Amino acid sequence: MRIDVSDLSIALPSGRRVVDSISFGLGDGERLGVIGESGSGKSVTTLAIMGLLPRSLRALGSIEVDGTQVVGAGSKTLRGIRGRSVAKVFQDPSAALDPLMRIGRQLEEPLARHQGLSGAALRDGVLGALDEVRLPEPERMIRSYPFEVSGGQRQRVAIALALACRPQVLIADEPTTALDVTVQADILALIRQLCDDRGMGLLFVSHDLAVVSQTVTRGIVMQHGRIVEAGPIESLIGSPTEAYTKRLVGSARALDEALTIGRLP
Ligand SMILES: Nc1ncnc2c1ncn2[C@@H]1O[C@H](COP(=O)(O)OP(=O)(O)OP(=O)(O)O)[C@@H](O)[C@H]1O
Repeated sequence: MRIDVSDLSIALPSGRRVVDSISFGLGDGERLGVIGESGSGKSVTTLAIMGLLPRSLRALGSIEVDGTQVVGAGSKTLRGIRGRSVAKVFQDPSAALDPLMRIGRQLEEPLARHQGLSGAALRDGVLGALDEVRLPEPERMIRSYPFEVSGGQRQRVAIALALACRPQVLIADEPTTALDVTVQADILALIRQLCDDRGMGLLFVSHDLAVVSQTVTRGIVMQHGRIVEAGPIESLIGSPTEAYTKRLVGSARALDEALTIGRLP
């Protein structure tokens, strides 16, 4: 399955463009990073791909998901795309979870709807989903409310929830930013593994080049709503050509070195 974004702009009612004429493609099973500082337009781009832009923002141009045009599509078409073709994991896992519903129940809903499971098969499906995201003590997890598990475990549940629809592409928007460093590394490893196991594509959004470099093979760098550089991730990091990318690489290195020698600049 492919995603093809072509000449996409996203405009405010005033006409100001927060995304300005960007084009990129995501091939079948490919892992692409969308990199850029806060406000560069990364999140609104992923929202547009899922047809989830708020009313105040308007998309212009073309977004084809598996051959279906998303820009201007009706709610029925969009429902078909969301979940089945593309699912999203957010920075804050709590956003994806219902705080008042036990984790097991939350996983049952998409498994029943998308995979037609019920009864014992549904229970096995929930256990399988928790196992796939390497959550220990599945019986306890099923009975827990989101606030009763750790932040890293909550993000694993949110990933399981996204995967329950069997998406062909996972959109992960800063999925580790809210987690501490060791948990971050575990979640990144999990996402990579799941993509490999399922042949699933990944659109990975992050301001953090170090994180992106561990996760994707190709990247696009966004600044002020435009793509300023694109290419294989090793060349973006090893030999960036644009001043903005150089600056991002420089600050990632400075932070890395400061952390290695145990003090921030
Ligand atoms: N609902 C909205 N209404 C108006 N402007 C918006 C809305 N959502 C986002 N914007 C604007 O669009 C621009 C891009 O925002 P976006 O959230 O995509 O940036 P980002 O690169 O994802 O940043 P961050 O990493 O902080 O999430 C910003 O200038 C933002 O203020």
